[in-house]
Amino acid sequence: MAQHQFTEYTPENMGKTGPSGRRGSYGTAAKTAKQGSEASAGVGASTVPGEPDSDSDANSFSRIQIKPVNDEDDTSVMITFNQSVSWFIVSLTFVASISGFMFGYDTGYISSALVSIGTDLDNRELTYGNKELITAATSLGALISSVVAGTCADIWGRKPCIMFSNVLFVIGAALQVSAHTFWQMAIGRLIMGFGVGIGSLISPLFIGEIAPKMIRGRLVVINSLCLTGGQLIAYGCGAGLDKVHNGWRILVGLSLIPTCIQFVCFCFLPDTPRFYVMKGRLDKAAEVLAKSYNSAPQELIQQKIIELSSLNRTIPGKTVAVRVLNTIKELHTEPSNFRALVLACAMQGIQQFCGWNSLLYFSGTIFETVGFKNSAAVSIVVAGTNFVFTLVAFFAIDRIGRRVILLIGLPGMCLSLVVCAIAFHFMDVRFEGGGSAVIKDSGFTAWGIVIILSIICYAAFYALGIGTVPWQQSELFPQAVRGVGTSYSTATNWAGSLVIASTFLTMLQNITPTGTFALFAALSLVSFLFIYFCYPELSGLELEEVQMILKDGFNIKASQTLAKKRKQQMADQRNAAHDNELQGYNKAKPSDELMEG
Ligand SMILES: O[C@H]1[C@H](O)[C@@H](O)[C@H](O)[C@@H](O)[C@H]1O
Repeated sequence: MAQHQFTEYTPENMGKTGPSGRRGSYGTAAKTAKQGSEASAGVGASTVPGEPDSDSDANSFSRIQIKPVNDEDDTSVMITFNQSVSWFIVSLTFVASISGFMFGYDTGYISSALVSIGTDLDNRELTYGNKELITAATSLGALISSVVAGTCADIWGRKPCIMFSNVLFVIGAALQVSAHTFWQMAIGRLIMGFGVGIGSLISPLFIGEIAPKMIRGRLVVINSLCLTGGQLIAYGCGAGLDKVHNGWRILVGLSLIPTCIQFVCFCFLPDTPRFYVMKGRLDKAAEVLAKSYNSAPQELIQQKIIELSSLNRTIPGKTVAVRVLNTIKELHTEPSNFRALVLACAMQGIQQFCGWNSLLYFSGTIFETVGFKNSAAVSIVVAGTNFVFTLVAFFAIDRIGRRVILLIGLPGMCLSLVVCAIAFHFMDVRFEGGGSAVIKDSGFTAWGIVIILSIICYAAFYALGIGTVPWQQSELFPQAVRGVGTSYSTATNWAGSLVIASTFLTMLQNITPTGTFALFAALSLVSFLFIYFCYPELSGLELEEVQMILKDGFNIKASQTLAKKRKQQMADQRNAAHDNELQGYNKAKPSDELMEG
C-alpha cells in the first residue's frame, strides 16, 4: 500500500483560481500529491509541469499525466475510496433513476391508452395515422431534446436539466389529461418526449459521475431497472384501467406523481462532484464527496479533488457557441474521443436495430396473430422478462463485466430470433396492409407456442446485455466532451427507435415475419462480431482511466488486464480493512484508502 504525502491544501483555498482562471491554488497541491504517489508507486504516471500555454501559471499549475497502456504497461494511478457506497449515493441514484422510470412509463402506457381513447378525441375514432403520430411524437421529442441536452448539462449542470425535464413532464401530462382534440394530445406527447430525451441522457450520466468505480455499472443499471420497471407497470396499469371510463386519462395522470417527487427531492440534493470540478466550484465538490464517502478522512477528499481538477481540462472558446463547436471538433479529432464516440453510438444503434422495441410495441398484435386471445397478458410476461433479466444484469455487470454479458446476450438473441423466424415460416402467417394478418391454421398451435417462447428468450438475452450496457455510455467519454458525446449516442438511440417502430409493420408486410426476424438475427450476429473486436472491458475502472484504454486502439486485452487488476486490488483492500477491524482499528489511516496501479 502506498504512502501518500499530504499537502498544505486547506478548505479555505478551495475554489480560488489562479491568474489563468484555472485552479492555481491546486497546482502545487496536485503536484505534491502526485509526487507522493509516484515516488512510492514507481510506475510510469508522472506529474508534468503545466504546459507552457499563455494562460497558465507554470509555477503553480501541474497536470497528472496518464499514458496509454498496452498489455504489459499499466501506468494509471488514481485515488480510490475504500468505502464502497453510502446512503447518500444510494439516495442520489434512486432519485436520478426516477427519470428512467418516466422514460419507461411514458413510452409504455401509450399502447393501452390508444385502445381505450376510443372516440374521446374530436368525437371520432383515431385513424391508423393518428395513432402512429401520437406514439411517435414522444420518440421524436426525445430525439430532438437529446441532441441539445448534453451541452445544456455541461453549461447549467446535470441537476437543473433534470429539474427542467420535470417541468416538461408536467406540462406534457397536463395537456394530455385535459385533451379533447387529437392535436392537443399529440403536442402533449411531444412535450413529454422532450422531457424523456433529457432524462434518458442525464440520469445515467449523473449516476455514472457520482458512483464509486467498482459498482458504477450496477448503480447505472438501477436506472435501467426503473426504466424496464416503468414499462412493466405501464402495461399492468394499462390492462387494469382498460375497461374504466376515461381510464387513459388516469394512466397519463399517474405519471405526474414520480416526476413531482423527483423535482422536490432535487431541490434538496446537489449536482455531481465532477460537474462542480468542471465549473471550478471545488469547495462544493469537496462537500458532496465528503457526504458521499462519509468515512473517508478529509485529507483524502481534498486529494481526490486535486486529482479530479488536475485531470479536468476546459475546452477553450470565448463564447458558449465557440466552446460547443470546439468540443464537437475535439470529439471527432482526438482519437480516444472518437473511439469512445464510435463505441457509444454503435452500442445504442445495435440496441435499437436488433428489433426489441418493435416487439415490445407490437407484441400484442403478434401474439393475437399466433392465436393468443389474452395478448395483453402475454405482453406483460414479455415486459416482465425484460425487467427480471435487467435485474440479472444488475448483479452481473460489475462482477462478470460488461463485455462478457454482451457476448453472452447477443448470440442468445440471435438464436432466439432464428427459432422465431423458422416458427413463423411453418405457421405461414402473412401480414397485410393496416396491420391485419392472414394465417393458414387459425387458433392455438405448437408453432405459436414456439414463437412466444422464443420471444421470451429473446427478451431475456436482450435485457441481460444490449438492453442494459449501452446506457453505461457516459463512462466512455472524458469530462470535457462527456455531455456532447452522450448527446450523440442518446440521439442515435432515439433515431433508431423511431426508425424501427415506424418500419416494423411495413417490414412484416413486405419481407414477411420470417424475413424480418431473420434480418434482426443477422444484425445481432454482426453486432456480436463488432463487440468481440471493439468493446473493451470497463468494469472497475475510474472514469478518467477509460481514455487511457482508448488512447491508441480499442485495447481489449489491456482493458481486461486492468479490470482484473482493479478487482483484485479492491478484494485485497476489503481483506485489509477486515483485518484492521479485527485488530481493533476503527479509523482507517488515509494512506490505506489510496490505491494505485
Ligand atoms: O434500455 C432500454 C430498455 O431496453 C427498454 O426496454 C427499451 O424500450 C428502450 O428502448 C431501451 O433503451
